[in-house]
Amino acid sequence: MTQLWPAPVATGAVRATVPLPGSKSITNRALVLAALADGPSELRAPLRSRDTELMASALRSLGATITDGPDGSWRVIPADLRGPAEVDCGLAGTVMRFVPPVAALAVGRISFDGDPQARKRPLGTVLDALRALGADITGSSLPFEVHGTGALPGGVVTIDASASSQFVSGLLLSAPRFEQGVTVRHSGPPVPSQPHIEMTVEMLRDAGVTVDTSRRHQWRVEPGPIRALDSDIEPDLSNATPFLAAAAVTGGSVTVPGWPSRTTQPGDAIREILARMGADVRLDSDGLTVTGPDQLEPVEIDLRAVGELTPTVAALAALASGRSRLRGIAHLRGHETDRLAALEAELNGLGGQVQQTEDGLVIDAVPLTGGAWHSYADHRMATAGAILGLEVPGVVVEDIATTSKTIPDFPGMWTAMLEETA
Ligand SMILES: O=C(O)C1=C[C@@H](OP(=O)(O)O)[C@@H](O)[C@H](O)C1
Ligand SMILES: C=C(OP(=O)(O)O)C(=O)O
Repeated sequence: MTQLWPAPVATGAVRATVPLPGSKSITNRALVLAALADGPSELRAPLRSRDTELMASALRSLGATITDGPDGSWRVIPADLRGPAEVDCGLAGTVMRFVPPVAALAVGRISFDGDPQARKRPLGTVLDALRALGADITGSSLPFEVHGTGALPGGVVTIDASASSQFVSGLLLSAPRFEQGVTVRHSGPPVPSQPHIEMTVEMLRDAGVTVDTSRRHQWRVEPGPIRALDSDIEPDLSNATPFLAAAAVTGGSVTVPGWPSRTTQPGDAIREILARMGADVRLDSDGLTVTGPDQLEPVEIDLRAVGELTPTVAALAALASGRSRLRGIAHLRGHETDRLAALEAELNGLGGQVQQTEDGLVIDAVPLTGGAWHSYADHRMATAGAILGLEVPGVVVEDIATTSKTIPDFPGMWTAMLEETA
């Protein structure tokens, strides 16, 4: 039975320091690069959650050895890639888009499947691109099969990556191991989540790979060795946003230690968003501290580059004053669930006034009432419900456990934050 979680109400201003586990996006890139590298890698402070455990299992099933090191670190020893193997993608975009190119480098038959909702997520572009680069793949969405021969010619491919930046990232991450590397050209409406592509490029370069990004809408990865990694994974800044939001909506103060002064994580954009909504935002040696105002202001903002922050921003907007407009996020219809429809339905279910537009949401902040908040198997829908519940008595979040996709113990962390306040 799905767990019903009465979201705790804040009895006053939330005041806490909240350390966050590692970044999902960095951890899963690091695992892929380490599995393809020229020697054993050490990943310290990786995220250990459903998405990253699925990535580790997928790479293990293809031959890599991934073992526990001290303090939750991971040691990765690459090996010749081979099937047969069965890859469970769960609902992880990074697994379903980053692992097929790795599988195309293996010998044997590798079958992929995932959660029911994962079968609806856009994927055909990656599989078509891999076919164009020489791979033998049957299917165009989950479930599908890769028939690997142990090598991939690679070369030039043009794709429409407007549905997901992960199409580009997935091809680039394995490309040093393609015989001719890869040149990926994008043709179509704008690519979302640009910082995530910059993260991919930066991590490849850090591993000694040559990447040319000098032409607009084009990425060139030269073939060559991937240097083994010895990395400290940054905390997950997108997962930090519900905790920072707790300070913002209650007029409290929350510090996230270890906030990097420079990062490719899109979650860093929360600093500007919260400042625009009237919060005081300070980044110093203690970390990032957000102090909420008496009343949050509405915001008009293009979130295309940082779409995964939308559920948090929508919750903030619903608790602000006046009308907020969130745009540039049509691609969220292909995320864990159709996030625009889900946010519209759930906020309106609490008495809100929210309307979907072609590429976003218009949110009028009105008094909300308690009620059921459905998660749609979406970790960020669940955490958005928790934010609202701080200020709206009687919000009951269905399936809070779905947060384990990217946070091992969200309910425990949320309760600890509120207990520290008391
Ligand atoms: O590469 C990544 O790690 C991610 C890219 C983004 O995907 P989209 O470009 O599909 O939005 C983001 O939303 C997702 O949470 C993680
Ligand atoms: C879109 C997201 O995840 P995924 O990596 O599964 O695409 C997300 O975490 O908001």
